Amino acid sequence: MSSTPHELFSTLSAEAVSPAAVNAAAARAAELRDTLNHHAHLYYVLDAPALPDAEYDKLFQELQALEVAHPELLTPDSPTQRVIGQVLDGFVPVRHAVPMLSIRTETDTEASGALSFDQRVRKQLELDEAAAPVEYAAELKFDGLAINLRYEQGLLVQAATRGDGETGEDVTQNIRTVAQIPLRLRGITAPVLEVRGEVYMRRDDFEALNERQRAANEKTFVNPRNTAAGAVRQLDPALAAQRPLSFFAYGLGEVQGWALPPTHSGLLAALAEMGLPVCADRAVVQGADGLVAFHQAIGAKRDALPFDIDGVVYKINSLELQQRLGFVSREPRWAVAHKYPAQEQLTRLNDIEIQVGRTGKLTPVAKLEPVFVGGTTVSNATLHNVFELRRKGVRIGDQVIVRRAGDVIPEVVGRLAQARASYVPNFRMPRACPVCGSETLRERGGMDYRCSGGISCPAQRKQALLHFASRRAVDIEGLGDKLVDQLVDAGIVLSLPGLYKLGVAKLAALERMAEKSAQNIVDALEKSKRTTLARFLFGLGIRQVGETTAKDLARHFGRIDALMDASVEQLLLVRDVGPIVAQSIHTFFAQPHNREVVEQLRAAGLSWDEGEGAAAQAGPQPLAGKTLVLTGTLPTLSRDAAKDLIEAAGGKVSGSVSKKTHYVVAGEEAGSKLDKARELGVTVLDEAGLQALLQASQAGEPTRSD
Ligand SMILES: NC(=O)c1ccc[n+]([C@@H]2O[C@H](COP(=O)([O-])OP(=O)(O)OC[C@H]3O[C@@H](n4cnc5c(N)ncnc54)[C@H](O)[C@@H]3O)[C@@H](O)[C@H]2O)c1
Ligand SMILES: [Zn+2]
Repeated sequence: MSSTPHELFSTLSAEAVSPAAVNAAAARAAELRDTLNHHAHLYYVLDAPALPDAEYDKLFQELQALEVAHPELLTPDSPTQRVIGQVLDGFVPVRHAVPMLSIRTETDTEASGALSFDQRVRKQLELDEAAAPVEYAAELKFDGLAINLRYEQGLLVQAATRGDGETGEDVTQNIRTVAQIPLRLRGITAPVLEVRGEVYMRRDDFEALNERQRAANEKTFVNPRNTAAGAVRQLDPALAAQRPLSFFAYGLGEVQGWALPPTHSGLLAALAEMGLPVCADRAVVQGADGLVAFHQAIGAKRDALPFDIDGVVYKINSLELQQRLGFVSREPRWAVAHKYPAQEQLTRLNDIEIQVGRTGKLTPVAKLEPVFVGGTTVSNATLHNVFELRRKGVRIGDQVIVRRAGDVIPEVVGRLAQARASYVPNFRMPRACPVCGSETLRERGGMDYRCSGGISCPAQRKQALLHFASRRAVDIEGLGDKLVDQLVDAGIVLSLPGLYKLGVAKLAALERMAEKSAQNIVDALEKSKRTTLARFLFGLGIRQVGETTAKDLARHFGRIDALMDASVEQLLLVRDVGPIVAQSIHTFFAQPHNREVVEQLRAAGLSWDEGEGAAAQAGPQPLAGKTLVLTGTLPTLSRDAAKDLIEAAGGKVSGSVSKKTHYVVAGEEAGSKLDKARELGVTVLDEAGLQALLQASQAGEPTRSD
């Protein structure tokens, strides 16, 4: 059978390449290059990405795959071939003595990412099966911004961004505000030592920054990476200084007059010696197995890290071998980044529901098309408050970006900028609580709406019970939302003490509750009775009192009665308790029904060890808020001893007398301070008078007030 050339061509093309397919590939490659360049500009130059990284990476890999299949489509300006970035107007360009490159990424989050890197390395080093495993330095891939720090004679003379890898931006002024970056290296006088590392923002610093933004009804930041990058590339160093930034060193640029250690791990140790922050989560491992183990170990603790990472980095440990392998276009051959599941993903916002919290706060919650993000499947995410929701312009039906990093609850950080098919109205807060129908109110100037129903609102009651029963409070095992729903809906439990009236019979009468499970709950209730004061206080759900504050309160007061009777002033003496927290605690215990709850719980058998708290041990601190001035020589007490006693009683010792001075304690040869005190009519005491004041305080008597 003969075939025409045309037929031959088309049969072949089924396997190989038809002109149409080549054209389609070329068009797609061009489209991808455009899209990637656009998003890279938003990301690297403007620090304002419009796509989650995972989406960008997908497109990037699609282009890479096309270029591998059709090498003729590869252009030198393809984003796969160069480091993207450029110098922003307003910054002085800095030419890097040694280019700042990218790192090849293994997106396969399974072990195979490590295996294929090791295989490549062994092939490039021409190692056969029998050869010993390659030694690697494994470290974290910090999600921040690469910085080159140039030290001359040990002094920081310049800091620059990566830019396009060849030329970056001079950001020395901003970098000088990063407290962790030493302005002078310890023990280094080399003419030139360029240190490379990542400037990043810790998660807690980022959350606190956003809390402040939210409280001020200002725009919140999307993620720590972009916030850090934006702060470093901020033209006003004063603004940059307000953003708390951190730093980790991980490599070198140009070096003159300093002998390199033989290994990367040795280099990191040397950098740490110089006073540079180097992350402790690093290891030297042997071969692919070592890499896999490191990847898994870090993956398991990723959520608990105080900062975002998007993967780990493997580097050949020997610097000599690194040199032998060298570079390809935009990346070294001796290093690879092995990623973890992305912490930001795109999904659809299906609906917005209102959740009523323990304190009645109404939170808009995003109901999402389930999406795998930060290592778990997420279908709910917080939208914080209606003002923030409006500012982000998020509406039902939108493609939204969901972020889940660490233990922070997943949140919707923004929407994908794209036209809506049809008009969708803005979300409004309901006028009535969706659970109890009570009116919803917003505190003046506040961002939050609250249900005004108080504990008559079943939602608040349920949350209060769940909170009390939670693991970090009194820990009632098995008392979960389903059971609490049943108990509250059936009107069986109306308040915390009501829990302890539950018996097996009552519980077993509930739907889907076997006798055995009922007994387990009763046992758990019994067990929860023996608790600690801190857990009990935390469990009460006093507004503003988290676990840490509860512990501080327990330590300070020792006994619950002392706490319940404490004045705002006394509460203010507790470590880290400010006016808002103190007021909230005081208001809580000023309400008879809250005291009643405490009494009933005690009557039900809840108990904990009580002791004299730090406050009692140090005296009841009745000199709180009092300013004293010491002058002259006291008969028995040294100046320091007197000061210690006064401070232990909560007083303050000042160096000069003013109208604000409460007492002047005068001894022999008292000078002008005594005259001044008389002039101003300030009470003057001798040592005996001071002792009496301190003693009176210890007996718990109120001090004279002036
Ligand atoms: N969302 C978007 O629109 C968008 C656009 C462009 C790029 N991106 C993201 O940017 C990333 C690609 O960036 P890239 O190619 O510039 O580089 P990269 O971030 O993948 O890798 C190189 C960088 O890693 C950093 N790094 C962190 N820890 C390190 C360590 N221990 N050792 C060495 N380097 C370390 C350095 O800053 C270095 O510049 C991808 O995650 C991509 O998703 C996103
Ligand atoms: Zn309500």
